[in-house]
Amino acid sequence: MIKKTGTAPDEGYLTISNLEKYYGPYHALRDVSLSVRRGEFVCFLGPSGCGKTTLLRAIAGLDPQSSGQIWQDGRDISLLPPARRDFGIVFQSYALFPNLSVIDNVAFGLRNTGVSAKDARTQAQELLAMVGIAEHAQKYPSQLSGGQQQRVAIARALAMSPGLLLLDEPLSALDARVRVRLREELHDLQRRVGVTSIMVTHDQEEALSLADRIVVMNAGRVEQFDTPQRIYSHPANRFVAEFVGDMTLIDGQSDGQDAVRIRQQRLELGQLRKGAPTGATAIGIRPEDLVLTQSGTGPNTVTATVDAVEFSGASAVVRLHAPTLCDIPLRARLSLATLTQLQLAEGISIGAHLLPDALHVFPVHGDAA
Ligand SMILES: Nc1ncnc2c1ncn2[C@@H]1O[C@H](COP(=O)(O)OP(=O)(O)OP(=O)(O)O)[C@@H](O)[C@H]1O
Repeated sequence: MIKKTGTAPDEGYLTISNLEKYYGPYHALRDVSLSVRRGEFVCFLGPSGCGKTTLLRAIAGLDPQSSGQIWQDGRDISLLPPARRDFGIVFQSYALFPNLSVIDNVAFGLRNTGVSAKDARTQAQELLAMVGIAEHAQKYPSQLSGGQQQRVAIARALAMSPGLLLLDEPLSALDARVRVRLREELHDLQRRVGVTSIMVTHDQEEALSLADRIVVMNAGRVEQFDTPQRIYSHPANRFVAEFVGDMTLIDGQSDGQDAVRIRQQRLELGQLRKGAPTGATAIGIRPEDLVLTQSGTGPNTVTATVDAVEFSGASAVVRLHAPTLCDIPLRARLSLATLTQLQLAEGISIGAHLLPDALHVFPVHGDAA
């Protein structure tokens, strides 16, 4: 009998409250609280060792938390063993049964719940069709490619119609092309099935393209939990700003109102950025928000020298430095058309305009405004 320890703190489908995890003296999860909505696709994103898998395993009950609570669909599952929780899981290593055919791998769980062999196989075949590998049903896992094995693992995880789908770096063992294709398929499948899903990844592109919301983690803590767009355009702090996307940070001072200063260079903040914290700050700019112009004058425009031009397919990254911005290496992302128009080459002098609404301002310690 599970002890009820109160009511779910809010209406989330999965609510995690003040979770702590220690491995001996090592503090792996620090006061983690978050709430996932029904049908949502959430990614846990962060650097290696930040606690993503530890959090996922605690949700599954595979490696229970040291303290704190987990609620799923209104039920306190904090102390339940994995078998009494309602989830399907897909591991990085697929973990298929090597001695069972593909269809029997998927039908296995159903058979264990008393579904007849015929019905289990029919349902398994439907699931295999859904993940696009119906024609491989009779093969064994060793006869499949990595991408196909991962599809079987996903079908198997969905077989019991779980309330929650947990995915632990499911795509990381695949090569880049298969990975992108399977990512798109996973996105479509999740939307079609509508199952609440949580995926661990250290690949920001994967998280940005798949998730409804992303939990950015660092050293056992949640740094930000928000939509991909918000995380990219309004990173909560310096860690998130540097971890997600590309950003150059320069030390400066903020007047707490409408401008920041980097030594003698004054930079105006746009309407969206007003009310930045006062005092020592880090000023951040993303490469797509640095606009290069022939004229090197005007507000928020500095004179810079081009160090290098790097092509990356449809766009180019120009590396440059500006004496009034402390000669810190800057990056500007341009279309090839703009690059041609500006006739950029190493060593030339150019204007660099820092878009006022795209400047990020972070206090040197603590959170952003
Ligand atoms: N069984 C364990 N015993 C001791 N320490 C552990 C154990 N499992 C994980 N840790 C530690 O807890 C921290 C978080 O590990 P976790 O596997 O959750 O990280 P992660 O964010 O998933 O990293 P990665 O992306 O590298 O898989 C790491 O420092 C790890 O060494």
